[in-house]
Amino acid sequence: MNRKILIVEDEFIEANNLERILEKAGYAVTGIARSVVAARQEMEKEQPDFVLIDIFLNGPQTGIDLAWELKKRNIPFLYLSANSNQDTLEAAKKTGPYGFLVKPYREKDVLVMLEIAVYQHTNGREALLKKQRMQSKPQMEGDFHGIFGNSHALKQVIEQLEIVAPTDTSVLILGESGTGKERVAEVIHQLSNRNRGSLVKVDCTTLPPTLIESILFGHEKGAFTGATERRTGKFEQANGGTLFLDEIGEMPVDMQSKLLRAIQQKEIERLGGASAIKVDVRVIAATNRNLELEVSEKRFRMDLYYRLNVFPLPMPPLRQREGDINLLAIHFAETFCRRLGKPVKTISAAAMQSLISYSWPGNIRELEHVIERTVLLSREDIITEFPLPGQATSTASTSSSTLKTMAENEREHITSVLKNCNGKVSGPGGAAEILGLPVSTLNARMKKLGIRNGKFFH
Ligand SMILES: Nc1ncnc2c1ncn2[C@@H]1O[C@H](COP(=O)(O)OP(=O)(O)OP(=O)(O)O)[C@@H](O)[C@H]1O
Repeated sequence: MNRKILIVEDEFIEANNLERILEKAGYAVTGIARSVVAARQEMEKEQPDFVLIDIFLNGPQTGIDLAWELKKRNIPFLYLSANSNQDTLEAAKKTGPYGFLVKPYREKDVLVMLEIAVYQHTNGREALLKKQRMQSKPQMEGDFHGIFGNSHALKQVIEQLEIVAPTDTSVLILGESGTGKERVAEVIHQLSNRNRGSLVKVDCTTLPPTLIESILFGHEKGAFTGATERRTGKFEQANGGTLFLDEIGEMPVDMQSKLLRAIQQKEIERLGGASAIKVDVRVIAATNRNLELEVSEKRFRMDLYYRLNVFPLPMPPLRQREGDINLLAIHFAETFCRRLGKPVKTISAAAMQSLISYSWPGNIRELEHVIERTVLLSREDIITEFPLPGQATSTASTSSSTLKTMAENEREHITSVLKNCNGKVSGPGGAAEILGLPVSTLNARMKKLGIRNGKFFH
């Protein structure tokens, strides 16, 4: 069935261009309206299935005014606008659009966003939510490719993830630290048809400023002092696969334009290289910052933000994932018991309640650490208490009732694992294995946290 689309846009060339894109893709454009008044008339005449709205139009009313009317009438819409200051974005968001694309956009971005929006609308966001509520009898499996959880908030994430994974669209995963952003990126890659290629991860917080360009784009031999060998960059390594840019908000502004160019033109130049190299890479980025705020304060380029934000995927904090703390706690307890070769432990109702009542500022990562540490130290078959900040506990070295920082928690946790392993970091039964970390990562964390291992040797 040809979907009927109304374009509400006052720029003649823009509107015609959009009409051409849509018709080529098989949509039927019912008309082009240049003002809210004209849009109303078009809607009476043609009853469009979908409306694409620019924000600033001819006449006193804006696209946002029109959006409120569409929302009331349950007609789905997307914004396509050149205006993207914080206030406009906030106002637009409140109207519940199916998407927001900033000009200039690529043809493909409009079509993918429209396809996703049509899918979501025809499957009925509300109907889907209702269906999920009806299925709310506890399903202990709650495991979607290693993403554990049964909460309504997580199911919404999974639903979005399933829609976007098989496309080539850029995804921007948003959320507090430890909410599972990296895990989600892995699953998107796994479920995409790029899964035979590599998922190459770049943690933007650890990129040394002078080497960023070389790390991302590579360099030729002799490109700079110390460049004794040719090196391929992350973009080339991800060719045919996915590039995961973690903590993208940390990327220095001067690198952002180079990054944007590489993503948009799908080609890179190695430092000291003479020609451009084509790369076929899907980009997934993640951040725990409010990028809209970063854009408004000029710390993040707006064009890059919109290039990455084609499909935003917000990760809910653990405290908003009702029901998941329970499920994750059991999952982690089983995992660590297995890893440590201990019989599976159960968690008492009171101990579970203490986990549920806690606010988890460090989200799943913090929960994982707490359970791991408890499993490691407990000798009973049942866990009756957890060392949570702000709670008196009998577990060694956590009797402080003051709130600890994440770093303090992490230092204590690694220290206790090291003690248990008599200082053994690598190899079977070593701390790295128990913590599920590569040895190099554990060494780096120990260095950063000032943990000297020598003191654990006897
Ligand atoms: N749904 C989940 N089920 C089970 N384990 C999970 C889930 N989500 C995350 N984890 C685990 O929690 C830890 C933190 O997740 P992850 O590293 O993906 O978070 P993040 O949001 O990327 O964190 P940061 O912002 O600090 O990089 C990891 O050990 C991950 O394996």
